[in-house]
This record gives sequence, structure tokens and C-alpha cells, in this order.
Amino acid sequence: MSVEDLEIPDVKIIRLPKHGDDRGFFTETYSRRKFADAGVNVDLVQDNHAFSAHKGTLRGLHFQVPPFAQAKLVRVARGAILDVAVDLRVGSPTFGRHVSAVISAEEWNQIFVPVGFAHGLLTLESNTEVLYKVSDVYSPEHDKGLLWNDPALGIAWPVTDVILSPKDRAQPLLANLPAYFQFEGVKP
Ligand SMILES: Cc1cn([C@H]2C[C@H](O)[C@@H](COP(=O)(O)OP(=O)(O)O[C@H]3O[C@H](C)C(=O)[C@H](O)[C@H]3O)O2)c(=O)[nH]c1=O
Repeated sequence: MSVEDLEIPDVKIIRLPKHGDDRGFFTETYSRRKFADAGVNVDLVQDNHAFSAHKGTLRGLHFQVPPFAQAKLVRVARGAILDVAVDLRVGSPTFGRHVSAVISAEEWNQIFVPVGFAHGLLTLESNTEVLYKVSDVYSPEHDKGLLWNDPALGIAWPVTDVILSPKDRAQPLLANLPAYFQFEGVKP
């Protein structure tokens, strides 16, 4: 497996070996030890599966706040997404900035989004199946959001006429977000 830091290095792209044979293929999609050895040291406690029937479906930008904050390991078993992570850690040199990557069945890659980031995805194909593991359980009371097209974020979504849930149409702007997360890293 390989791990590549994105421009915000806490967010990482993971590439996994696919063991093919004449029957098909096998992949270890997560290994606590192998991921820790590769620098992604996270216990994942819940598996999620999101099916989106239509291209242009946008889910996000979401995050859970402490004590139920979640890191996420996201992959696509069918189709493709543009995956986006926004740094919400107050004091971070990249606060309010985002990184994005295409995660797809074809690429067979994953993205690791740590605690402290809002996460969203836009499907690039119809019938896209997103499978992701999270580091804490779902807690509706701690499930918060950020408006997907907040101008302060400057996310260059490839489409604007997206399919959104009613909840996601009404998410708050970054300027109105409480300081849910504090940056604990080392400033460069
Ligand atoms: C997230 C979640 C949801 N649900 C239930 C609650 C609703 O009845 C239904 C759909 O929930 P929601 O509209 O919040 O689902 P998404 O819009 O796909 O939310 C996800 O979208 C982006 C990509 C994220 O990063 C989060 O993982 C997550 O917030 O599933 C559960 O039962 N458990 C869960 O962990």
C-alpha cells in the first residue's frame, strides 16, 4: 500500500494492492496494523455504505463534534466521487482551506479524513456506491454541517445544479460556525 499526503498533509490518499487472479480480485481494504505502520493510526468502529443513484449528488459538508468527532476512511466500490475535506481546526495554518481528490472504483484509492475536518462528496457517475469507515459511532446530536458552496471556502465544484438533501441546503456558513476543533499540530 502507499500513502500520499495532500496539500493539507493530515488528509491522505491511500492506494491498496488488488490481488487479481482468473476468478477476479481480493483486496484488504483496511488493516489496523498495516495502516498504522504506514502512518495512518486510527481505530475504525463503524462501516457506512452510501448509494447515490444520480451523478451530481452532493452529500456534505458534514462532521461530528466532540466527544463523537469522526475520522473517515472513504472508498468507492462502484462509480466515482469528488471528495472534499475542509480544515475546521481553529489555529491551523490551513483553517478554512480544503483539499479534494477523485476517489473511484477505477482508481481503487481511498481518502483518509482526520478529526477536525468537514467532509463532503459529489458523485461523478450515476449508481455510485461509497463505502467508508468512521472512528466513532453516529450521534445525531453531534452531527453538524457547513454549507457546501459557502463562498468563503472557494470549493470549485464541477457542477452547481447538485442534488442535495433539505438538511444540506440549510447548512451554516463557515463564519457562523462555533470553534468546534482546536489545532493541536505544530505550526510550520
Ligand atoms: C451518517 C449517518 C446517517 N444515518 C442515517 C440518518 C438518516 O436517516 C440517513 C441519512 O443520513 P444523512 O442524510 O446524514 O446521510 P449523508 O448525507 O450521506 O451524510 C453523510 O455524508 C457525508 C459524506 C459524511 O461525511 C458523513 O459520513 C455523513 O454525514 O442515515 C445513520 O443511521 N448513521 C450514520 O452514521
